[in-house]
Amino acid sequence: ARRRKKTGRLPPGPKGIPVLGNLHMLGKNPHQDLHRIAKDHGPIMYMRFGFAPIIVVSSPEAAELFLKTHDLVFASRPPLQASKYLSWGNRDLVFGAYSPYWRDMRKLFTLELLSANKINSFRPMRKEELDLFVESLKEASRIHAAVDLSAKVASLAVQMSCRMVFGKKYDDKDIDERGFKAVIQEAVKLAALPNLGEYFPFLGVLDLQGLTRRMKSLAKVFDKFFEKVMDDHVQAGDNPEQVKYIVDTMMSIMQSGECDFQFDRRNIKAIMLNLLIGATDTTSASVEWILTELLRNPTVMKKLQKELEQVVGLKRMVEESDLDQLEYLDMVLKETFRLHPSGPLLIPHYSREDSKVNGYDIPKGTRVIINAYAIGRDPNIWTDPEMFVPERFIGSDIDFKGKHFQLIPFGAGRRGCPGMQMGLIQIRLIASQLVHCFDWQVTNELDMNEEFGLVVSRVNHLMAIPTFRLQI
Ligand code: HEM
Repeated sequence: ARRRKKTGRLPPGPKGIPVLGNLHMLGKNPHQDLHRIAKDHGPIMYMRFGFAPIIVVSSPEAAELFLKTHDLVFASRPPLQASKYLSWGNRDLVFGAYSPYWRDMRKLFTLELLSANKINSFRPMRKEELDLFVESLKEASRIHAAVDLSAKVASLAVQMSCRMVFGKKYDDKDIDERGFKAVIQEAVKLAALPNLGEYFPFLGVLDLQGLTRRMKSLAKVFDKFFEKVMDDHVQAGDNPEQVKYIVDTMMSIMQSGECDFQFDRRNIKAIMLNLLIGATDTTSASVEWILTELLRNPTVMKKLQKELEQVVGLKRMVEESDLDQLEYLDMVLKETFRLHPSGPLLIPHYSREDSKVNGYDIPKGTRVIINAYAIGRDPNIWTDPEMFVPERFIGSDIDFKGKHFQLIPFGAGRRGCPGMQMGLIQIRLIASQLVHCFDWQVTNELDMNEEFGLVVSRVNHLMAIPTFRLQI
């Protein structure tokens, strides 16, 4: 009875079993499992993973309570193993607990690293990379060869991120024999896999899954490479003509000594990793899902190509300045984010103090999982939620920028994605270019199997034959 008093009135949830709690209820795709379980227990659901208390949020109204009304209470992150080993001593932004340091870093991100001016200054770089990408697809078009679109888009996203962060291209072998894409994906995977050490503190030291070992070795790989990037920067010296890439900006902040908080090479390494991980997989997974849905829905594809013909015309490629006029593209994007938010469970939040939400008592130290995937498929909000119908957004003011809790692929509030503008430009640019420059013929079965991670991508790669359609 004493214990009950202490925990107060918790939200409803499925009964757990001893020790494991509810962990046994999760399979390979936790976002889908949690969606199903919430149908029986409601939009604010209590569970336990091992000894860790969890709240799962599955409706727009509930998401608004956690990300807006009580945002300040839930603006922290749980202590994740991944962040312990991959944050150079808790210096990162993504997994860092809510603290004065986190606030300073967040300010640095929005004002210096990802400001509208900065994003614009990378425009020529994006164009160069995109031109190369389209050239290689034209080559496939000439010989009528199928391309692995998933792999192609992923490596384009890697190139763009690398150039944005490091200021120049590095060879795959500069980081590791596995190459950038594989190394980044390993980091994303390690961050998302349920790590038993987090839920059963006494298991932590045993590292039964071997995750800690993998993280430590990955941390070494990144550390060595980032040191090289910074050394290269020092050697090259400042070039006033050149665009200031992220590494340049951060090195000058460090050298100026004018930062309000201690800022050294460790901070720079932590941020580089955040940006690399934040910008790469999210972009490529989103483009991959857009193309998947367009190929499954040929009338939507035709309609989008028609819009591109009208706005851009068949005599040239899409330019960034065209993007704002592409209204149908915007609806396609929303519809894709609704069904396939690239981070279906966002990134876990964590309560900083005891609180009362919707009449429930939520103790300090509770993990909060926002199921954006479930919200996007909620039949109380969306008619025919499983169908891909971009037209549902005609005349609707719903967008995905964190004000409408029906659609929150970027989260919302204090912890919402600071890279949204950057991500949107890349996604809209790559997706529209693929659709504008080519017709596509699918060569494998278009299944919709999802591979869970912090970012959810297709299990099976998207294979298709491009046919160049511009008249240039
Ligand atoms: C399709 C593109 C993207 C999507 C869907 C996306 C989604 C998200 C989501 C869901 C979160 C967590 C929100 C929460 O916890 O409530 C997040 C956080 C974050 N994203 Fe993105 N993101 C994208 C692109 C980017 C890009 C391009 C960057 C950087 C260049 C970036 C950097 C970050 C960072 C640093 C955080 C952590 C913020 C914090 O904890 O304070 N993201 N993103």
